[in-house]
Amino acid sequence: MTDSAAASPAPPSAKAPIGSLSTLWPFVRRHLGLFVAWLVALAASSAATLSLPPAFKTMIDQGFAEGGGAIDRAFVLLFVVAVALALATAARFFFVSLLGERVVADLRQQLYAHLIGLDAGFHDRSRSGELVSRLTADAELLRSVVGSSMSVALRSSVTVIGSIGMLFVTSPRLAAYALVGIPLAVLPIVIGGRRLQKISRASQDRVADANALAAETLGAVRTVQAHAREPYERGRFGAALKVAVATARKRIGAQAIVTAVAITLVFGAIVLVLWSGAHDVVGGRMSAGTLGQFVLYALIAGGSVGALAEVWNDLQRAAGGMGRISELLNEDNAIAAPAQPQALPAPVRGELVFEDVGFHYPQRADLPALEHFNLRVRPGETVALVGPSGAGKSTVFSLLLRFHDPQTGTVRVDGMDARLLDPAALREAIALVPQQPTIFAASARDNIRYGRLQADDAEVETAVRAAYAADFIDDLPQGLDTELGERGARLSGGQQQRIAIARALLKDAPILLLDEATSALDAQSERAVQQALETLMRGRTTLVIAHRLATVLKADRIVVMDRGRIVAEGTHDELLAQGGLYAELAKLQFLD
Ligand SMILES: Nc1ncnc2c1ncn2[C@@H]1O[C@H](COP(=O)(O)OP(=O)(O)OP(=O)(O)O)[C@@H](O)[C@H]1O
Repeated sequence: MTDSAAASPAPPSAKAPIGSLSTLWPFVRRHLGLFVAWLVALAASSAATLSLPPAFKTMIDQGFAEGGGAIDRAFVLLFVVAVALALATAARFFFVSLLGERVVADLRQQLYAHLIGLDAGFHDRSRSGELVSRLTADAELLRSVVGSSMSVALRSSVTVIGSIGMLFVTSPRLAAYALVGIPLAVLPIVIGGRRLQKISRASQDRVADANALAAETLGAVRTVQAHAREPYERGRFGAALKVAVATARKRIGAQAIVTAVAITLVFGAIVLVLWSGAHDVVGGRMSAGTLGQFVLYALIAGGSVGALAEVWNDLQRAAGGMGRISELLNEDNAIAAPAQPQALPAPVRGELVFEDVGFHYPQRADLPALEHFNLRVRPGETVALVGPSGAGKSTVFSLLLRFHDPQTGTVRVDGMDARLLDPAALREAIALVPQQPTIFAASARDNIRYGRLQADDAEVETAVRAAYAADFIDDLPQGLDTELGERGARLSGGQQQRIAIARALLKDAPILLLDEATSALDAQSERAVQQALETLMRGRTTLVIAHRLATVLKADRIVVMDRGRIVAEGTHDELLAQGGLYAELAKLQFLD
């Protein structure tokens, strides 16, 4: 295992040989028209390039010898070839650049679509900064490959092969000399390339590390500032960048050496050959034009080998990126819809049953989050879950939402095993109001409409009023159209909760999962949130992780959890009378 793999939570295990670029082909094939147009333009521009030297030879040998009209004709020919070359090159550039953009957009789209649907287990073990880096940095690398390097590689290969062929046509003896030089040049490129590939992957990993760090800390800027840890975080980011640059320096250095060696060898060989050719011309064994033509072909071949050396490295870097993107694309979704998902009854009644459920989180095999967990919630009933931190209350929600599947036992909704349902259909039947609601960087209206995208303005306004959010939303500068800023930075905790409640009201799902906020609200917000919640819970099956006495008192039943098990059940008074954990919790949490 390389040190790069050790540092990241999801080690990119497989090596990415240059062949992993072939996984790009399905994306290229979708734009076959562009691809073919590019190949045609490529053929035309290569042909034009290769026909320049003979035009040059004609100019020297015939033009200079015959003078006047012949010179004019030779120059007209040269100009026509140059114009053809220009047009073909422009067309080639156009088609292949557009192809690059389209392919990378498709790739990004597919990767994003895949990632956003992957199960909670995957997202628990990945850093979102790394995923974003796959979507941006690696995809960017591939854009440069498809949009230019791939083109340069193919064009250079064609011109190398074509010009070597023409070298033999021009002068077999000199060409044979040249052929000794070119493989000599290719060898170090291949050897250097192997090493480069390894270094390049490490270099990209280090960049991803720095990105992940920045994403995490910028995302938690309040926490950082509250601890006055800006200097510490600046230092950490600076150190991560330093490592990234040091790793990149290795790559750049290696690449520079490979390029220098390649060019020296190729042009060294050409100079030697020319020296021999010059003697042939002086000795009258070859015309000056033929030597000119040979020189041009040799320059074209040499230049193309140099270009190949450079893009070969780019291709290697991109292969590393594509390798990692492929790994992500091949990541299986642990929570997928069965081939023939069963449908929930319409309308959903909202009966929830946990049958002897046992569950541990993937990374915590030793620690059961739920054990022999049995719970039946009748349609329309409100059940409060209480228990100490880590008792498994949130886990109950995760299993209902099918973020995870239990290892033993069954979760049923309206009598149906949750595993037999399409997760999307199941989640449509559930509204979740989390402790810390997510507020997107969008308008208040769009944030609320996230609950049901088709809802019209009147429905949004009804939900806003029912969630007791109208007063503060009216006070915002543009009312419902006010941009809320990333993660709702411009709203108080109680206001964010009411936005989330309005969202859930709009969703109007038969089952409600409510994770009551623990953070203390001022009395006025508290009352508004409480009233909003009462509206929301009416007529729905509600499971609430309760932290407030008011909520517990209103519940039909209280379930006391500890270490993944249910330890007591009943009403507030019954449980208080029993003493035990509930009485303790009540004393600590509610009664003061
Ligand atoms: N994503 C996760 N990966 C691994 N372990 C987890 C994960 N989420 C929770 N756990 C563990 O599972 C157990 C139950 O956690 P859970 O979040 O369900 O408790 P809780 O009762 O909701 O606690 P709290 O009131 O503090 O939110 C805990 O021991 C916790 O450490």
